[in-house]
Amino acid sequence: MYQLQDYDRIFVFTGPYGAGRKTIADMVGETLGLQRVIPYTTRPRRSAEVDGQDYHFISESEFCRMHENNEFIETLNLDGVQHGIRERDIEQYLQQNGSIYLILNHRGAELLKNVYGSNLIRICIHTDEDTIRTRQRKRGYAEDVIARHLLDYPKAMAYRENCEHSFANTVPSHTAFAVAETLEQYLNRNLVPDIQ
Ligand SMILES: Nc1ncnc2c1ncn2[C@@H]1O[C@H](COP(=O)(O)OP(=O)(O)OP(=O)(O)O)[C@@H](O)[C@H]1O
Ligand SMILES: Nc1nc2c(ncn2[C@@H]2O[C@H](COP(=O)(O)O)[C@@H](O)[C@H]2O)c(=O)[nH]1
Repeated sequence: MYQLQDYDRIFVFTGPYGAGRKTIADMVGETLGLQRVIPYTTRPRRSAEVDGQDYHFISESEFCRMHENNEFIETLNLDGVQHGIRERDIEQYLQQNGSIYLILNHRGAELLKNVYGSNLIRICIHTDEDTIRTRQRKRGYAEDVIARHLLDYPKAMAYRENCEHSFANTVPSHTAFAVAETLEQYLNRNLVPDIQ
């Protein structure tokens, strides 16, 4: 089993569905050179998604097999679709990169916080319900799907109090800049070259 190092950093982007967590997380991840832990899912791939990049798209039976093998540290059933994070991926990515990020709902964030303690930093990305509704409609989501996602809104917002950091997602570039500036402080990087 991987021995967690003091300098390992696990950034978890959480908050309400549709608030822009993935958008901001990926912008920050690219800016800071963080590696994203890709979840496994049984839902069909959307046209713009790439297997192994957005998700590992797997069958129900493969998901069950991995679940029975205790490969997942955490799973989520959303709208009848199974999502899961493989523990070995977290360990491998930490070993390779030292700093990783995930996008999880509040339950997943809490569960992983209990496992990884102070190595894990939770960032809540949020906005108001009307803005989420508008963005999801623009994305082509059906009204019943939007309504189901918003059922979790109060709990996701309440969890903001537990997070180490919280940001309102207004303009993506502004939000990503503010988040990156904050997270940079957690990274143990010697950016100033030694002058002999
Ligand atoms: N600040 C913003 N202003 C306008 N649109 C945004 C902003 N941030 C994200 N979006 C858009 O909102 C939609 C949801 O964003 P995103 O997928 O990042 O959210 P999420 O919280 O990860 O939700 P989900 O789990 O539903 O994907 C996307 O279409 C994205 O382009
Ligand atoms: N707690 C977990 N949350 C997960 C996991 N994989 C994905 N997710 C979250 O669910 C939504 C799914 O939305 P979709 O539009 O991509 O279907 C996603 O935004 C993540 O926040 C997981 O393994 N555990």
